[in-house]
Amino acid sequence: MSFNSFGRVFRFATWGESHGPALGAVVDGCPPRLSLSEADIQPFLDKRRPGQSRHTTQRQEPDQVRILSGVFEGKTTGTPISLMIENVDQRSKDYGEIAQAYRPGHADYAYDAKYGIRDYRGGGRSSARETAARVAAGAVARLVIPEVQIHAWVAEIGGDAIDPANFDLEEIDRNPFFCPDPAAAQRWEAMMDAARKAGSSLGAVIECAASGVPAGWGAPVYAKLDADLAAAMMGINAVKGVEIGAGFHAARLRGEENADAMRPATDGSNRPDFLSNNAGGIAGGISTGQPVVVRVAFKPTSSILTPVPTINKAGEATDIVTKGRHDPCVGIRGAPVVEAMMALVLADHKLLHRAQCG
Ligand SMILES: Cc1cc2nc3c(=O)[nH]c(=O)nc-3n(C[C@H](O)[C@H](O)[C@H](O)COP(=O)(O)O)c2cc1C
Ligand SMILES: C=C(O[C@@H]1CC(C(=O)O)=C[C@@H](OP(=O)(O)O)[C@H]1O)C(=O)O
Repeated sequence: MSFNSFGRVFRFATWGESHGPALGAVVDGCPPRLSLSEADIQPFLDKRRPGQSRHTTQRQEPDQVRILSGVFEGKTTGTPISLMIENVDQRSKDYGEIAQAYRPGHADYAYDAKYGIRDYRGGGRSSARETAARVAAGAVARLVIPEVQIHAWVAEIGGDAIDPANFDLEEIDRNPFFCPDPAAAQRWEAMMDAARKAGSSLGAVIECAASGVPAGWGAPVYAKLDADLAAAMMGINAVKGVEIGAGFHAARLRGEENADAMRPATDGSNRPDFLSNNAGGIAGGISTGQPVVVRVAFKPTSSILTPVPTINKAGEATDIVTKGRHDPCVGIRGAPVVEAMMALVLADHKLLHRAQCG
């Protein structure tokens, strides 16, 4: 595996910076003869695209994808699939203040400490603009796992959680928050407006469920499905926590409460009916056939208008006020990225399983 790639069989790497001419992904290991065109990818990019509501960054990027290789006459060829998205709204003059001083919470200081050179026009390589390329790669991954349905939604903003009693999956596409609870979406509107007005930002929790995953994907050590999912989700910008199934709550349960009790299937199959899903669909690193469920915590945006104490490149004390175009709650646009990472990991594990077990 290189510094810059992810996956074992279904692999992808991304390239490009937030303020360069373009960015993209190379997907390798995709099986041949799958139907693929830009139209299969674009709807997922349209969901993640910036500038679609006042609750996201105002940077206007059409995020139109082009397939440059790996497809012939509408079918994958089994060779590397190269995907490119042009940057059209860079406006680097917006970023004067971060050229000299480091934004606490963002990658600026650590990036400079590592490389000694930093593209300060926006976040450069550490900007979550890179997640557009992941979403494009994730759309290709979905073709490999047609039996799986993946949905992610915003479950919590600024500590205010959805009410499971109001959960309606169809609501997700009806509001700018990808929120399945219309009452919560209404509350969040006011919370987001207040945070933005105060020059501040809010964190969020995204939940993602993949149903249709058969029992058997994953491995008991190293290629554990839960370990790969955790790495995939932690690799998304601004993610500070990942839970599988009951997650941290499992530590508060007793053995008999946490165990997902089994009964013979009522549908006559030899698969069990599970009476709960605290495991989040994964036991011993291997899928159980239950929905794979992940919760992902996104921190609040670090680029804010509220002054924050920091240092400049010379090591002197200063305060930074970050102008430019920023997401007041990065978690909102994290939902399509979480879905993409789920698809990429599951596609990889399906192919790994097929390689070993047929
Ligand atoms: C979809 C998305 C959009 C983001 N937009 C912003 C943004 O506008 N401003 C910002 O400071 N951080 C934003 N972030 C978070 C930064 O990219 C992230 O904090 C930074 O790369 C440092 O990495 P870390 O938070 O994982 O340590 C965004 C993250 C995601 C997933
Ligand atoms: C452009 C996008 O989001 C960007 C993510 C981001 C960050 O720091 O992560 C900071 C802002 O842009 P810049 O890189 O210019 O500072 C956001 O606008 C996008 O997601 O397409």
